[in-house]
Amino acid sequence: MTPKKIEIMDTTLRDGEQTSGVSFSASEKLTIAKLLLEELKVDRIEIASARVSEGEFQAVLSVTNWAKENNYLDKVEVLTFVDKGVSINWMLEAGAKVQNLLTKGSLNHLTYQLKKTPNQHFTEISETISLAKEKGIETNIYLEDWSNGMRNSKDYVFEFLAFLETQPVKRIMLPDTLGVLTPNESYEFVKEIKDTYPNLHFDFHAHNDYDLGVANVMAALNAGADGLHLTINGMGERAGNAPMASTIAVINDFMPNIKIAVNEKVLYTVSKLVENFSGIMIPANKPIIGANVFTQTAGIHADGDNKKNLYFSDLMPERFGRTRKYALGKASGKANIQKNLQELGLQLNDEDLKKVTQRIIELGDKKEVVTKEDLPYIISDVLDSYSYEEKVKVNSYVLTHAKGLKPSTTVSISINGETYEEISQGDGQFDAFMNALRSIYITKKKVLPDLIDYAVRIPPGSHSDALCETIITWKSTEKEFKTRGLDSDQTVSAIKATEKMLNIITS
Ligand SMILES: CC(=O)SCCNC(=O)CCNC(=O)[C@H](O)C(C)(C)COP(=O)(O)OP(=O)(O)OC[C@H]1O[C@@H](n2cnc3c(N)ncnc32)[C@H](O)[C@@H]1OP(=O)(O)O
Repeated sequence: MTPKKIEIMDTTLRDGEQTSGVSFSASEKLTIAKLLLEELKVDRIEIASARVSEGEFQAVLSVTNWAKENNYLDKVEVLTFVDKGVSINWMLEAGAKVQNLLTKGSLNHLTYQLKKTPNQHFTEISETISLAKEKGIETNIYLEDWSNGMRNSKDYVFEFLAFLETQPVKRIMLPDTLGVLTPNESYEFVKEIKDTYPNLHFDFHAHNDYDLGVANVMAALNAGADGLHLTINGMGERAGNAPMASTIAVINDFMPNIKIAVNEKVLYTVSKLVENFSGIMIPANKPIIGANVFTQTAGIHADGDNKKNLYFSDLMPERFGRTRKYALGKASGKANIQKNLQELGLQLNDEDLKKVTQRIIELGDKKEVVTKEDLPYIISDVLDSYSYEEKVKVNSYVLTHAKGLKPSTTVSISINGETYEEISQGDGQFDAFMNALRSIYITKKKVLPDLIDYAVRIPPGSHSDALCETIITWKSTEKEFKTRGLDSDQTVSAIKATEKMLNIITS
């Protein structure tokens, strides 16, 4: 059977913008509109509700100006109201050519919100459609609250459809306005309508109030829906709409009878752009586009992938312009680390690999986030620590830093098994720590080497919670040498580097 081509209408810029707290600027709307039509290749976009504001008018104007020059005008839609042509004039002035006329799809909404009878409503709709036609505007019709209409006033819905069949309407849009449908109902309702009007075009518009958006979309497609309304990142009023990314993956992987034009490869790019412009962060576990969804954490999974990609599925990250990652933390085994080493082009022998694995597990236990970029630092720190015998140990210390007071420290260290304690002050916390050590070593008639360089760096791309490497260059009468320390706290990493220096100079 030849697959059926269905239309994907993106409504991020209209329904998606109804996410509480979101307002796109004109230039943001234009940037998103271009990406949706040119790169993601959705069939149509809905970019605004008419009459909203001057800013919205300017945003529509900027999109329609661009769309006109690039032959996309028939793909750019504006939601309008049954308001004696006020919305039509608004969208005409803003250069739009397709109206999505919002009408009442349930008797409840018609009776209690518009306070009209069906005949009054149909007459006004007919007048609005005629006016639009006169002005060269194409009409699609939303049957708002259609899902409840099918449950509670089915006769009204079918009376409405019989009326619409006589009208110059291109598409009829069936919204589950409150996201209350189950997949079974979505299938039954769409099937009943499509069986009655096989030649009319029906879009299905899902909301995600029960997290059933994608499931309902699948059911509606199986029942014969001709188009879908989706939003990037599932944005939209309340719990949002059916999300673009997972819906597209579901169609491509599970519905061979359905054909779509959307380009999976740019889904992630578009999602990140919308995240950025909207300020609504994508949850880390959001399918396809979340930060963690292609990251294997468990050592056993990494091991299986090392042996035969046993934990792969059809949902390959490369399809969406992403890559698989192997997390480093307390659930890591050698396999996770090997996967990350491979990416960095590094190799370790079995013994060193075990030591590095152990250190990463320890860091994970301390809730520290370890990234691939941290690995070279951890490796050099771990392997460095094993190159000398531990004769000096920093047992404990208190460092104080208070505004207006000199930093001070209390330090306890063991040298060859004997414990020493000292209190000291300094120009900074580390200086106070070093002064305490100097006092301890004076009692042993030993002078500590001079600190001649102190360098701090964090792995590339890290943030303030990153591991921090401190490399200190020391100079004694006999030699100049470097030691390094690694920790998420800068002073602690310097103290670790100092502890190594003490071990090197202590015989
Ligand atoms: C499918 C959906 O998500 S629906 C969302 C549609 N988009 C929006 O609502 C966002 C943009 N809306 C707005 O900017 C404003 O609500 C406006 C400009 C449309 C109207 O603003 P106001 O005149 O201040 O009215 P208000 O918002 O208080 O109430 C809505 C009015 O629209 C009427 N209305 C509701 N549905 C429709 C409809 N399909 N067609 C025409 N009027 C409608 C209501 O009956 C009410 O009219 P009333 O004040 O005479 O009782």
